[in-house]
Amino acid sequence: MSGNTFGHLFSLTTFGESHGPALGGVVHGCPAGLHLDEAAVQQELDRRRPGQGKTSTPRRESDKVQLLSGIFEGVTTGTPIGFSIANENQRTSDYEAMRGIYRPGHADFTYMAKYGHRDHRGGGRSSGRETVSRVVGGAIAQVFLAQHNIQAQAYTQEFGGIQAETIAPDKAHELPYFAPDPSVVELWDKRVSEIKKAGDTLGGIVEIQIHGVPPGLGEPVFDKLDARLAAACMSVGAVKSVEIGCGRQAARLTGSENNEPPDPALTHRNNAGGILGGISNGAPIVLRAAVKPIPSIAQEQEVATAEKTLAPFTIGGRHDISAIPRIVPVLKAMALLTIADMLLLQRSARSEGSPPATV
Ligand SMILES: Cc1cc2nc3c(=O)[nH]c(=O)nc-3n(C[C@H](O)[C@H](O)[C@H](O)COP(=O)(O)O)c2cc1C
Ligand SMILES: C=C(O[C@@H]1CC(C(=O)O)=C[C@@H](OP(=O)(O)O)[C@H]1O)C(=O)O
Repeated sequence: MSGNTFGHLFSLTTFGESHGPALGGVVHGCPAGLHLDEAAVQQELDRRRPGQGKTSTPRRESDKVQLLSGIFEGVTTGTPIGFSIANENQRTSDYEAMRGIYRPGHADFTYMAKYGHRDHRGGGRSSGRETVSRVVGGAIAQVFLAQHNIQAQAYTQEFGGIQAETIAPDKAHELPYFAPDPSVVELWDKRVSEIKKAGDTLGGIVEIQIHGVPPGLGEPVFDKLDARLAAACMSVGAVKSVEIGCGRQAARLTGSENNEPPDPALTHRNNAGGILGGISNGAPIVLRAAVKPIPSIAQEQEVATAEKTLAPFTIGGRHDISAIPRIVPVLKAMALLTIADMLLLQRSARSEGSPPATV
């Protein structure tokens, strides 16, 4: 698989840089006959769109998607679905002074180390803006999965070290998009104001829940469902760890505390997060992604230069205070793309007419 393509049977290829003319992608493998509502795709994009909210970069983009192929009279034709999103508000002058410096925490140095030539404007392809195409791919996967009664929700579970209450998987229908609890949001807003004043940035944790996944999805060894979901989320810039179910906490449990019977009624804690042996067990799939603080801070820092020196430098321009909450729809999209792919892989794993799995 090339570095620009995600998935095997239901796949997404993306292209584009943050300061080029456009970004976009191609979805392969989406079956024919699905009603693809452009407005629903746009709704997901609007959740990620920059220029709105207290933590967001002030860069204003309309992020209007143009669907280019694979859809006729609002219905998928089974052919590749191509799409593009224009860049409308680049301010390339912000990056002129950064041609020869490598921002700490960003991918400037590693892109140079890999390619020896890079588009330094806005981080080029390493920009968080690249995630716009993933949201379109996820919205298309969402339509396909809805036919199979599979849905995903994602929300901010922790921001700037302040936790919101975790939502129980059986309460998922009450799940709001970004934040479960208005009183916690007030604390979050206060933290943003403080950190902005200090010229600093914040990270957080996003929880993703996927409901309706039948037992049996996931390949037994390398393409385990948990491995694929983790890779999908880790492929998003700024994501530093992914845990499934009770995750890291499992290391501190005893076997008797950790074990649970197959339990579609969800009376147990779902320590396994809906996956055992790399294969879904029919319980909701629950995963969490930890997101680091935005590297481009407004404080003066010591930066490495192309001349192999260190120099004090203050990064200017328009940056997010946090990738949260804009990263929430991106992570949901990556989870949906993964499940869509695993569903198609599973179809090729069983003979026609073999009985469905039951718990
Ligand atoms: C939605 C989103 C928005 C982001 N916004 C910014 C930003 O405004 N400024 C910045 O320096 N990094 C931003 N980042 C983070 C960088 O893109 C990311 O740290 C960089 O690509 C390096 O990758 P790594 O952190 O995974 O090592 C953003 C990431 C995402 C996903
Ligand atoms: C534009 C978006 O986010 C950008 C992500 C980003 C980065 O370094 O990741 C840096 C900033 O880019 P610029 O300096 O060009 O404004 C953000 O605005 C977007 O998400 O659509």
